[in-house]
Amino acid sequence: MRDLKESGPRATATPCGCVKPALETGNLLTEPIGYLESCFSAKNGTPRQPSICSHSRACLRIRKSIFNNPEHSLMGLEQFSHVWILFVFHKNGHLSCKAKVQPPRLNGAKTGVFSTRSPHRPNAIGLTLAKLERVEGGAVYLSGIDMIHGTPVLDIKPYIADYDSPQNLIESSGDFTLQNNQHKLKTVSQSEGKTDNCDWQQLSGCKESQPSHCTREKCKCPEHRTSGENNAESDDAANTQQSSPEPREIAAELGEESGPRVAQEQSGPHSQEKSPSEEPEDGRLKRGEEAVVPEGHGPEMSPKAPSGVAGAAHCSVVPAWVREAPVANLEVRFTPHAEMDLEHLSSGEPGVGQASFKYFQSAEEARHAIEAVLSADPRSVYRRKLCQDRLFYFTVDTAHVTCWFGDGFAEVLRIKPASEPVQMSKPAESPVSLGL
Ligand SMILES: C[S@@+](CC[C@H](N)C(=O)[O-])C[C@H]1O[C@@H](n2cnc3c(N)ncnc32)[C@H](O)[C@@H]1O
Repeated sequence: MRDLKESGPRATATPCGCVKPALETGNLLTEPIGYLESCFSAKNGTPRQPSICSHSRACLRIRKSIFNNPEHSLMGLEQFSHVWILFVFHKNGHLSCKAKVQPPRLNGAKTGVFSTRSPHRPNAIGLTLAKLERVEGGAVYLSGIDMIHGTPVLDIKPYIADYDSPQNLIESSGDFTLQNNQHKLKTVSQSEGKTDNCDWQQLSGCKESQPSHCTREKCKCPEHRTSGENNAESDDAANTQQSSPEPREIAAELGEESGPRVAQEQSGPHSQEKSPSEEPEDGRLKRGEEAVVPEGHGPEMSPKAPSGVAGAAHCSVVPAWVREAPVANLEVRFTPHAEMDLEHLSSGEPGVGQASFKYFQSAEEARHAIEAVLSADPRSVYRRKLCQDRLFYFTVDTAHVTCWFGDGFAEVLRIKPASEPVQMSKPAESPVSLGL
């Protein structure tokens, strides 16, 4: 067998005459199928996972340079409720060569990059499961996204629970146990495939009914299991009856690496309002002391899945630090001033200098989106620990939000019209109002 490591990139000529590296070497020259128009203009304040903010919206127009008739490429896609979006973290600056990263949920501890959803990875490729709102000509309208405006998108694939969700691979009558791995795995054929509007719930919480081929007796909702639970698991029906966390609670904010970031920040007026006796570490960190993964201990401390089980078991397994992270959701408040700002912005009042929202359909939606973003605490670990009294800014849709964080809460102070319209990475492709 040829040594793959030694085979360098080879060039091949395509039918159109251009020379591209050979696919077989894995050196793929990518060409974005489109650039995302997103309600998030910058990394700051963009949710760490799509499930955090269901009201976040985006539009992707397939480029004519990819297909003469972009609408042809989207034929049939409207029959799916969710799609996988593969994209480039184009605002990373450079490709990352760090083997270990510090996901926010580990509160400063490190783990291997491939066990996280960090944007800082060797090939800077992101993967987001988005809700497909509609297809219109050569454009797809999405919600529940975590990508910024101008993100180059490489591919769209339909989400098919039967293929993409481990519990959907199980035949309910299968004679399986975790111990002997005798269970039968069976993918449902396409002819048996169905449009399942509960896919999102199945993925994120299993709050509703279990899929028919994932019986309560046999299968604990995968997202409710940790490797520790898996380790100790017997096929105990009682285990399947545990209470379900909210989808947002289990949104895995595994990504953003912590560290000093250049952020728009300044000392805030509220910094003086804090008690002088307050410890340098905020309540969040105190809570972290009680958490499953204590600070300073890597994920190596988490119980591990028995070897081979994660790959062969009927349900997916995640480490404890993902499910039981020392980072609690924050309460989100709006000052009366911020409430008024939001009202003005949504009404597009003269004098405010800006039309109302491009992506949100109402002030209520904008409010929910702001709440969702802040509730998940968008700060890096560094900011959480060392710059807690700094103001935090982010832009969502046409709203430029100023807030601050206290012990267990975030408070919105001002909401102003975003001063700069969101720029596309390619000047030729100007942002287009989504008309939602
Ligand atoms: C943690 S990543 C997760 C992305 C995707 N769901 C995944 O798992 O691959 C999401 C974060 O990436 C950052 N981000 C989004 N779009 C980006 C882009 N085009 N370039 C660089 N960073 C981006 C934002 O800060 C966002 O909070």
